[in-house]
Amino acid sequence: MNYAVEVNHLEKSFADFSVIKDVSFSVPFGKVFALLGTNGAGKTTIIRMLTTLLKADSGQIKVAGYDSTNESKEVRNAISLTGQTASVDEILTGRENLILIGNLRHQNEAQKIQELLERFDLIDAADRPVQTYSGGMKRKLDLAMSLLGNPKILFLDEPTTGLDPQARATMWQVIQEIKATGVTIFLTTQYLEEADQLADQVAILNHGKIAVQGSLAEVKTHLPQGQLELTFLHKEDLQKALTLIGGVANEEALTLTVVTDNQVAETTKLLNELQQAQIIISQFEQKQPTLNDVFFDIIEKERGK
Ligand SMILES: Nc1ncnc2c1ncn2[C@@H]1O[C@H](COP(=O)(O)OP(=O)(O)OP(=O)(O)O)[C@@H](O)[C@H]1O
Repeated sequence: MNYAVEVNHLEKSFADFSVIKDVSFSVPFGKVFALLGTNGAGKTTIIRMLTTLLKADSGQIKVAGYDSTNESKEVRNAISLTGQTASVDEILTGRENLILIGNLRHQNEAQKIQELLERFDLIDAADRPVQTYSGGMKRKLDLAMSLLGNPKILFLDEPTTGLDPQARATMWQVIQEIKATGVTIFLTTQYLEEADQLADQVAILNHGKIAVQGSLAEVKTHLPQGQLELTFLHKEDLQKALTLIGGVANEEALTLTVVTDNQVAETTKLLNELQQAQIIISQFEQKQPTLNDVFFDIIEKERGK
């Protein structure tokens, strides 16, 4: 299979500080891949190597089928990179920024620029200096600029860091729209929610190594336990249920959360026990482990080593 990004046994040290240790992964064309990790895990270092800005010490990187060392020019023609801070010119207007990048990319079609401004909902602000834009608008403009060269693969290094929840939600929508056009997206993030919202595939980077990778569903099975959340109408029922089956009670919300193996048989058994003891529940919900649970589980296990 021909992958958009293929990394094998990648290693990188700064002086004698080993940052990336034997990292391998691959990203199919047209998918969104999220590289997750805490501060300093090595995400930006990996993105810089993938986008030819930094040389690896050893290992192989192929981007859009090209070798990043011997065919770096071809790699650069196939990709676009948007960094953690928007690289827009504050003095120029949004439209002027797009024209500037269009000139550099030999893609200066007024029509295409107009389309991008419309698509990113920047038409009303298009002819205002960028210094009057909000943080979210600057990020959107930056993303629009990176699409001018029609990249096959878009690298986004922490695209929503520092944005408020509303601007973050807008960015997620924009990224989904870009994905729908067939562009492969490689993003790094510290936000598990972001990976949950956007990614088809994730890899969790911890201390320079991939701790777990796969589809979201696969990564979640790393933590096989599920949770059953029961809600009661009366505090007495909650207390009786707590005595009978254990779990974590929330008296204010009148809920009891019980860890299960996520199988129907165990859930049915628990519900039967409650019914036989004449404990009334108003509702129940089987909850899947979140990416958050997986992430912290991995980090805790590593710490315990
Ligand atoms: N040029 C450099 N020289 C020395 N150390 C570096 C260099 N670049 C990165 N590092 C170190 O490598 C480690 C990984 O940094 P990197 O920026 O890749 O992490 P990150 O996962 O992107 O973190 P963040 O989420 O904070 O951006 C850090 O400890 C950082 O200090």
